[in-house]
Amino acid sequence: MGLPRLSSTECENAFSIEYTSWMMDHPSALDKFEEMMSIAKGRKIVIFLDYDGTLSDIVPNPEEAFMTEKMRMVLGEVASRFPTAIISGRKRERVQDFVQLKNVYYAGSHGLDIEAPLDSTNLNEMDTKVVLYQPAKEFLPEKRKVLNLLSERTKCIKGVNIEDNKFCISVHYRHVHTKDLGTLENVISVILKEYQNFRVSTGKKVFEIRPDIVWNKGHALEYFLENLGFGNSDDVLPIYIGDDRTDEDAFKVLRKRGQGVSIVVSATPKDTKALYSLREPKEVMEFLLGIVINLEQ
Ligand SMILES: O=P(O)(O)OC[C@H]1O[C@H](O[C@H]2O[C@H](CO)[C@@H](O)[C@H](O)[C@H]2O)[C@H](O)[C@@H](O)[C@@H]1O
Repeated sequence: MGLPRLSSTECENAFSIEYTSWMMDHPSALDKFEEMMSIAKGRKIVIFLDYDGTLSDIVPNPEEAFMTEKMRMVLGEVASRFPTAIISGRKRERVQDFVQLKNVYYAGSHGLDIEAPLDSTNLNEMDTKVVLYQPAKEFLPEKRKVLNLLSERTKCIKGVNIEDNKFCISVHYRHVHTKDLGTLENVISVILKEYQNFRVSTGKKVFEIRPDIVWNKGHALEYFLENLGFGNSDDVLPIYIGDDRTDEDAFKVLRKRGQGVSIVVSATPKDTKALYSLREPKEVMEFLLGIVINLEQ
């Protein structure tokens, strides 16, 4: 005998109870804004943001994940007051194209391609004083081979979209029929058996393939803090906002440091190491605007 089916209202109520109880553990960063700002007073704020799902809505076509003009304006204001970095799974240059702000630092390929300040004395001269850190450079030739094999062997699977993110590869399956998913997973696992220096993880309707090295968004966050001169600082307050599994590595780093504010962007309950939550990019914008209005540099 199966479980009794819930009506749609009962489903909604059950979901809302689950969400409410999740929110007790991860309260809204907007509701807790004043509390947070009192912790922030007198500290050096550094802002870290993910791109997709945090600064832009999740959309069916990855090429169309544009930021709103409002978000760009608010982000520009934040970045003119506090060091601000975007750490994305995408190719670094692609995120720069989307964001179009010169006063923001960028890291692509899940933190494997970092453009950071050269040293902490030159924070206001971003155009000239940046250093590139690419810990997986030697994997590039192999990555190209993996990319070629993926493109060739997934040709017959309708709906697959492969995005070259320089050091990483995103294999999007949002438009792949469920019946073909097994085939796609099989193609990936056969290729990665041959290229064991690479590993796969999952994101939002995407398989993320990347070099199997111990370096993630959490390491990128620490690298930025170090280069900004806050490596061992007690009075720095990093604020990290992200929506995806890869952002959890950064949340973990903040927990370990016992320092900072971690905010997950999610409208549904999920397992997370973040302390606070925001429902969607629009709320991220409200939160950032609050920082601009309430905090002195
Ligand atoms: O670290 P992020 O900046 O969050 O990047 C993670 C991946 O985001 C993108 O894919 C996701 O967003 C797309 C646009 O909304 C959506 O169509 C896709 O289904 C999502 O998985 C990006 O395209 C990937 O390359 C990034 O790795």
